[in-house]
Amino acid sequence: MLTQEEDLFQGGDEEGDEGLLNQPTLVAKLQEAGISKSDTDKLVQAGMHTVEAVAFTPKKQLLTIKGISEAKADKILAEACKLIPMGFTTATEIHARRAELVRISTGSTGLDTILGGGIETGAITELFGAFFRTGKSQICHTLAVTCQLPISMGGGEGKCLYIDTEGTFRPVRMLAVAERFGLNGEEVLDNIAYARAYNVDHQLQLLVQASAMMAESRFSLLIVDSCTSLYRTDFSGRGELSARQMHLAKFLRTLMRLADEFGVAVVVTNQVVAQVDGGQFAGADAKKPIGGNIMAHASTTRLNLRKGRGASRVCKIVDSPCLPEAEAIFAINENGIGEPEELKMDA
Ligand SMILES: Nc1ncnc2c1ncn2[C@@H]1O[C@H](COP(=O)(O)OP(=O)(O)OP(=O)(O)O)[C@@H](O)[C@H]1O
Repeated sequence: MLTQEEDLFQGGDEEGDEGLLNQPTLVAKLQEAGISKSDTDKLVQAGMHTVEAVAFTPKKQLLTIKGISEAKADKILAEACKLIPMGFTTATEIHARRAELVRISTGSTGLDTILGGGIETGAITELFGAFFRTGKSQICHTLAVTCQLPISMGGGEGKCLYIDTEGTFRPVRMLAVAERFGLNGEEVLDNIAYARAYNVDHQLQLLVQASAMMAESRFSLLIVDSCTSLYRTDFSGRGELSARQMHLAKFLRTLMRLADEFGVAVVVTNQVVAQVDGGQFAGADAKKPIGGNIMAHASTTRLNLRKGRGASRVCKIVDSPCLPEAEAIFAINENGIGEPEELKMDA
């Protein structure tokens, strides 16, 4: 059995993989640059736990914090920007960084292959399907375990944060996946922070807590299953469409920020609904994922899931900045996402 070091997720001191893991800088670091403790405390209270968070924040937002004057905001931003590189760099540098990007295995070789190795860290991946039971939640359950594996085994060497809006979280499924990978089931469950979200404001508020937790120890994955279901229930009709989209945009912006700040992979699930106007034109796609353009733009990679032959499922990449529109067949097995029987027999 693989033993996990107690402090595996506590920092980036381990040699070798240091460059691969994105280690955020805690906001207290700004004190070394002459920012007072009382001011860094104010930043933390405002939800900014890392220097990255401060550097990414527009000045006008800093000015909304009680006790932060214009002069202080300028100094804080100037010092934060000295610590966090935010200017131009070369394509060579970006190319080298992307070659080292950590990807988290889905448990299925076929799926990992079309994804270029697995779910990308530092980005948002959306799983959606037009039918029920296509495996969205099951993929999330498997990833919550594989993200804890060492990088050399297709993991992200970090904990998982799981936000559940539909009450479908089942730790027993994770125990089965842990056993498959030779991990200690109890430790695996201890490394999954779970919260049930009850409304859209609560769902957004949980991300503030998530940010504080990610500043404390190393997380490699954040799951929101489902990202949009509460938006369907908390907003109704066309009259509320604009308010719904604005709230969803804020939620997705915060997710993107966490992905950038902490280098975590963000996985969100989504449903597909009939479009009100979808059937009007011949050939129009009458069913679309919820969230419209806002969801489409926020997700770096979009994966469409459907049922295949027998118990198998098919995943199609429908939108990605650099992956082709490929398809892979996978199965939902007792021990998580894996290969379908027919493919195992062919091998
Ligand atoms: N222990 C298990 N072994 C094998 N298959 C399982 C197991 N548990 C659940 N499944 C299968 O997983 C499927 C459900 O997948 P999942 O819950 O991920 O779907 P979903 O896409 O999230 O669905 P929905 O949109 O309805 O929420 C079911 O077909 C079920 O048979």
